[in-house]
Amino acid sequence: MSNKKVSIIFHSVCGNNYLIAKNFYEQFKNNGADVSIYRVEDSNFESLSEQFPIAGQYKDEIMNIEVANVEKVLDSDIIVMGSPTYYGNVSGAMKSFMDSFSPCWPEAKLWGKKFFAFSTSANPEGGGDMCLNTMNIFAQHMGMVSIPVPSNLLQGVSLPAYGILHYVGDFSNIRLNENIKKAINLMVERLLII
Ligand SMILES: Cc1cc2nc3c(=O)[nH]c(=O)nc-3n(C[C@H](O)[C@H](O)[C@H](O)COP(=O)(O)O)c2cc1C
Repeated sequence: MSNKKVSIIFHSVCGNNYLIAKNFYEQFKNNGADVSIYRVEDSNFESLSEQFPIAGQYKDEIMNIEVANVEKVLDSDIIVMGSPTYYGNVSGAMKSFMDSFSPCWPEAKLWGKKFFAFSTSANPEGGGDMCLNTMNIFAQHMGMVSIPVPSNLLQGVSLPAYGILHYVGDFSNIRLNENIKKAINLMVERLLII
């Protein structure tokens, strides 16, 4: 069992990053952590969801999740952050949330916290690893310690060192497979022991 305080923050329109965040949440909870899950505010949700029919599937569940702000996550031991890959980067909604940490920077209020990133992209060529790195670089600027995915996390399955990455296809409708779920479970165990 763990007494670690964990905050999971995600942006999701089509539900995939929400599902990854939810798997992280449940696994941290199973391991006894004091875990909270938050979504970031997204002014483009309605217009983006018109482009992707799948967006309706988890819309209500996503909207029922508490909106993140800096104060809510400041006392976390571990911050897990997930964004869809938009143009080889984080989404605008996640970037706005990251920018809202600016007042924390002068005093390095997040220094030494553990940080882990996850993302989804349409396919392996879509720049998901750059999206993961944008989040890791944000974490480093805040003084957090980015935790990599160990090369032997899941035998026979290759994952980027930069975080968990799931490919959702052109319609964003390919949901998490068992390997991604296993990787999340194993990563939670690693995050709680270091
Ligand atoms: C504005 C926009 C830009 C996107 N850019 C990329 C991209 O550069 N590479 C890629 O693989 N997928 C891209 N996609 C697809 C998204 O990565 C995909 O919709 C997302 O991972 C689904 O996550 P979600 O289900 O949590 O919303 C883009 C989608 C949108 C709406």
